[in-house]
Amino acid sequence: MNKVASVSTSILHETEYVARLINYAVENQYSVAVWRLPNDPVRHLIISRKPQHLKRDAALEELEQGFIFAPFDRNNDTIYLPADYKFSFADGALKPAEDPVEATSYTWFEEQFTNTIAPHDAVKYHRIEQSTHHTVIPYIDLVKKSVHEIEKGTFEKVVPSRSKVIDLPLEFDIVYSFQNLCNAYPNALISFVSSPQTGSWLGATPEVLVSVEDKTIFRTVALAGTQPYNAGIDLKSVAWTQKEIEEQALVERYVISCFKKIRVREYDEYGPKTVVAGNLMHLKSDFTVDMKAINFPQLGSVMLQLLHPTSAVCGMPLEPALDFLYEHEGYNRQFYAGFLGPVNVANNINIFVNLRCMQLLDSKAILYAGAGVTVDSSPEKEWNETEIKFNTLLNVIRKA
Ligand SMILES: C=C(O[C@@H]1C=C(C(=O)O)C=C[C@H]1O)C(=O)O
Repeated sequence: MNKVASVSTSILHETEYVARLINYAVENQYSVAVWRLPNDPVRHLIISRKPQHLKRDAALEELEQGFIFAPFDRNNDTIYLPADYKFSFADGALKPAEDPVEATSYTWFEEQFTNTIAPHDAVKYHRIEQSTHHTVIPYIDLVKKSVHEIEKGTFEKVVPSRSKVIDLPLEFDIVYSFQNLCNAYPNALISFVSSPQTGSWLGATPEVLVSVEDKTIFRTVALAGTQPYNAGIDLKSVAWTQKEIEEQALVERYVISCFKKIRVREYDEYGPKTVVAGNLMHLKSDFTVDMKAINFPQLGSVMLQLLHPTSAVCGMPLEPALDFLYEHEGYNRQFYAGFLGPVNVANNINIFVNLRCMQLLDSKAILYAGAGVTVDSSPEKEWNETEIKFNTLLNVIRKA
């Protein structure tokens, strides 16, 4: 470890670093991403001076380490934040530098913030102009319309969503909210992304879209079906309705159809199993592929392009469901149900679907949630499902 890093490690708490770094990024019109992977004690922060736009077919495997943030709409570019500065934290303190970018970042921090004792300013974040008045049709009507289209045979499943505007609590603080989300949801990706182009987004998503471990193991999941989770429930005894089983099976079929398009047959499938995602439970199947065994080094990028948007957030078949959502949902999902995550950090790619997220505005925030609709859907139940999905963040933010 270099000399200067060890001085501040003994002085500053993680939250003090993170607060100063976010403020530095926002004041300089730079972008910042902070994240914590599921079941990992380490928190990471990167600052990016110049975000780049990636085309849909970009080879993620070839990028320098950074963070990607993509909107729901596939026609809009993915934003890539290369890591100009990078910090990692564990147990409330800065970790010893693990790569050259971290080593130079730690030295830079000491030079930049010589007065390490002074308390940090209130934490700022990038805000983009955003109307909070979404003129949408009532969600219950949207679900009824969805069921009607399914009955007509337009598609088998669709995932209509809605937004909810809340007043942020007066004492809202992004750094503490992030920490609280990490504590509350150990098996979610907790993320905060703030850039002049995208505004600021905070989330706790349970859904892996594409992960590639050590350029060798590819993973994705089929996640769907939702029930509230109460601590102490025995997961083995949880019962699912026919509707939920079918809804998840459709996502599984969708994932398999993507493998088929590229003639990959050598995938392992495990599940579906009941999993806990914060205040909720879902049905999940895991898919893995040994990329070395099939000699497919770019499987991650290729599958990302094929999978997004999956039928967990859009519908099946994809095109008519997407057309329906664009025509009837009545608002722009922006980065909700897009994807996000670190690329090539410690040799891994970890991309998640951007669910259970909110966009931060001045003193307000916009929450987003959707629910999978099949022919057996009850509109009131789907509305209720979106309410409990909002609660994943609300339960933590309101306590903050
Ligand atoms: C669409 C969302 O979640 C997705 C839809 C689910 C469902 O329909 O049961 C469950 C998990 C997610 O794949 C959301 O959280 O907004």
